[in-house]
Amino acid sequence: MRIDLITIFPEFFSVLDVSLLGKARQAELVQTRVHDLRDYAAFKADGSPDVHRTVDDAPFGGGAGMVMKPDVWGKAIDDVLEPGGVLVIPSPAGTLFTQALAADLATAPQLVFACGRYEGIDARVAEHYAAAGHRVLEVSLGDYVLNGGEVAAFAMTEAVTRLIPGFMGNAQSIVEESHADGLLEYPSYTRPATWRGHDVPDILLSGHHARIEEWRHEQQLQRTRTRRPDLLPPEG
Ligand SMILES: COc1cccc(COC(=O)c2cn[nH]c2)c1
Repeated sequence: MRIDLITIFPEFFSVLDVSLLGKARQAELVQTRVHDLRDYAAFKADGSPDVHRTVDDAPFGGGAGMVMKPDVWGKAIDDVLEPGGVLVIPSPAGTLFTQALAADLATAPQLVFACGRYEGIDARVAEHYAAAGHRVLEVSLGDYVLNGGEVAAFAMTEAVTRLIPGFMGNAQSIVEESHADGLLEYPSYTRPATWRGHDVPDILLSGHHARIEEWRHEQQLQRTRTRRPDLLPPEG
């Protein structure tokens, strides 16, 4: 898979070289490229040089803040997005990012993350690439607002790449992790068996694997009921 990240803060993604992702990149499972949006703002619409490499402008209809220019984004995405590539726009107004969507995106040949800043990207950009036949997703990490899409893009990149076959050493741990079966993960323990007067649940020291599995599933249900009832099917 190739992952392209378009941003006005390219240095933000230099960490990609040192994270776990770095190993996957070395293994050629994932190629990542970072693109400076301002490289596509060197010339104005009329072809004259723009020394300020402007990427934003005032919103039509008024309102606070600035909107990112469609023409600049168009030049950048035209240069980067490949046939079959998915354009992902992190946004507070997006659909919720889930483990299921991560698994879906892990099968794509290319992801292009358009990292917005200010009040966002001109809405015609998403419209244009959808109309051109590309899969375009506006995706939210949750109900809060960040200053830009870079943090969200990095989180989604990690959630997706770790699901690429061959990336994680222990495939079994992926299957067992939270959300893989729609429930939250059960609590985990390791040595020492007693720590500051707190004991590990006896069942886990019993060696009864069937009972341990049953206890763990019950813990998953209990946790999901109390912390994330929204994840339970209607009959709960
Ligand atoms: C594309 O337009 C905008 C506008 C404003 C901020 C951002 C950055 O994304 C988020 O804030 C976010 C993503 N998931 N939850 C929050 C993008």
